[in-house]
Parts: sequence; C-alpha cells; structure tokens
Amino acid sequence: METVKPATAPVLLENVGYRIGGIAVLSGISLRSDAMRIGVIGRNGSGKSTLARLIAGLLEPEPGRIRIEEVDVFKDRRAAIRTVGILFQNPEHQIIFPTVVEEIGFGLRQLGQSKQDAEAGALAMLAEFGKAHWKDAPIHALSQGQKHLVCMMSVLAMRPRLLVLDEPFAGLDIPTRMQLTRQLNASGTRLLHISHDTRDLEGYDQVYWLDEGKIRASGPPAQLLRDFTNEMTRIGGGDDLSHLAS
Ligand SMILES: Nc1ncnc2c1ncn2[C@@H]1O[C@H](COP(=O)(O)OP(=O)(O)OP(=O)(O)O)[C@@H](O)[C@H]1O
Repeated sequence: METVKPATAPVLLENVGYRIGGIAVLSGISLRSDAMRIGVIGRNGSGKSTLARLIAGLLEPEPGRIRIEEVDVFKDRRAAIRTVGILFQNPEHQIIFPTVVEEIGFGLRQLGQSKQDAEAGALAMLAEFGKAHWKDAPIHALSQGQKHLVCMMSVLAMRPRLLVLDEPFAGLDIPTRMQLTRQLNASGTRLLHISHDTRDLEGYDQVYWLDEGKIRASGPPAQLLRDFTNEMTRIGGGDDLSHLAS
C-alpha cells in the first residue's frame, strides 16, 4: 500500500524563487524531504549558494515559502538559529574571534547562554572531537582544514536540526575531506549538502540537480550523479563560458 506523505516535512520549499538585479537566479523550486542526507548538485552559477542562503534563512524567498522543521527561517530568526546551521566554502567568512574556544562559544552566546556556560559548551565540543588541546590556539595559525573543523565544531555546538553545507570541502585535499566527512557523519545531524562535485554526494539518500536556477531532476544518487557527470562532460566539450548573463 502506498504511504501518504505528511503535509509537512523537515525540509520544505514551495515554489521558491529569488531575483538579483532583476534577473531570476532561482525559480519554481519545490522540494520536500525527510531524508537524513540530502544533496544538491549543480554547476557553477546554477544558483547553489543562493539556495543555501535561502534555506539558512539569510535571504527572503520571493515568491515562495520555506519551512525547516516548520520554522519560517527568514522571518523567525530566533527559532532559525536553533534550527539551521550553515557552513560556507571559505572559513574566513565565518570566523570572527582570535581563539578557538571564543569562536566556538560565540554561537552558544547567540543562543542566550551565559559566558561561563558558553565556554563550558565550547570545551565540551572540543573534547567530543578530541581537540581539547586546541582551546587557546590562535585561529590565524591553523591550516585551512583545521579552520574548517573549527567552523564545523562552532555550528554543531549549536545542535541545529539541519546543517546546510555550501561546498565546504572545495579546495581541501583528500585526507582532509575524508576526516571532515567522517566527523560530520558521526554528528548524526541532518545534512543538506550543496556541491558541484559528485564525490561529496555519493551515498546520500536523495539528490536534487539544480540547473540554471531550476530543479532539473531528483532521485537516488547512483543514476542522477551519473547523468549529471555525462551532461557536464558533454557541456565541457563546447564553449559556453562565452555566454554572459543578461
Ligand atoms: N550579487 C550578485 N549580483 C549579480 N548577480 C549575482 C550576484 N550573486 C549571484 N549572482 C548570479 O546569480 C547566479 C547564481 O549564483 P550562485 O552564487 O547562487 O551560484 P552557484 O551555483 O553557487 O555558483 P558557484 O558554484 O560558481 O559558486 C549566477 O549567475 C551569478 O552570476
């Protein structure tokens, strides 16, 4: 017997659009998923980062509706910071404080915790990741992979229901990617991972293919990632870099 899907889902987008400078960057995006690991694949300029920011509640959809765990993440920012976390490609865009413990504690302060509780929470997070010795490390002296891990710990410390990953592994070497992926999977957090790299999404539960601001296909990763790779290889044989958006 076919199971009827409930009207709500942990990740729900209905007819979402977004325009920049009068140009439609995203349109007609409808997505509803209760999968634990959701992937979005798309090439450069397909609208991935814009979609990540919309789902994290940093931009307002127009038109359309976004609900994460039933929270309107743009309008209800107090609820949103407990609901969705986001990791960006460049940790420099995320890091504010000079030391690791201050950086991780900052998110907890945002949740309303006292200075002492936030520091204790940050130390607990470091211990959970086996990095208690990083406590007073100056962030500027860390490697790129280590900075990524600090950002990851900072976001996970806030225990979001959904973690949006906006290509956080781009530019990292294979061992670093493997270690960060392992830490993320071990966290047990629902992931929505946006990438142009099929390697990031192998083994995900459900993948959406974003193409020129629209969802072109969705399904389990095996076939969809193969179709995506074939299409990227076909496009790569031509010269569509010449084309300027207007
Ligand atoms: N501030 C802006 N002003 C004008 N156009 C923009 C701006 N930001 C994004 N765009 C355009 O919106 C489209 C989608 O951008 P977005 O960054 O969401 O794509 P992306 O898939 O994340 O790209 P990439 O993989 O290259 O980071 C692109 O065509 C881009 O040129």
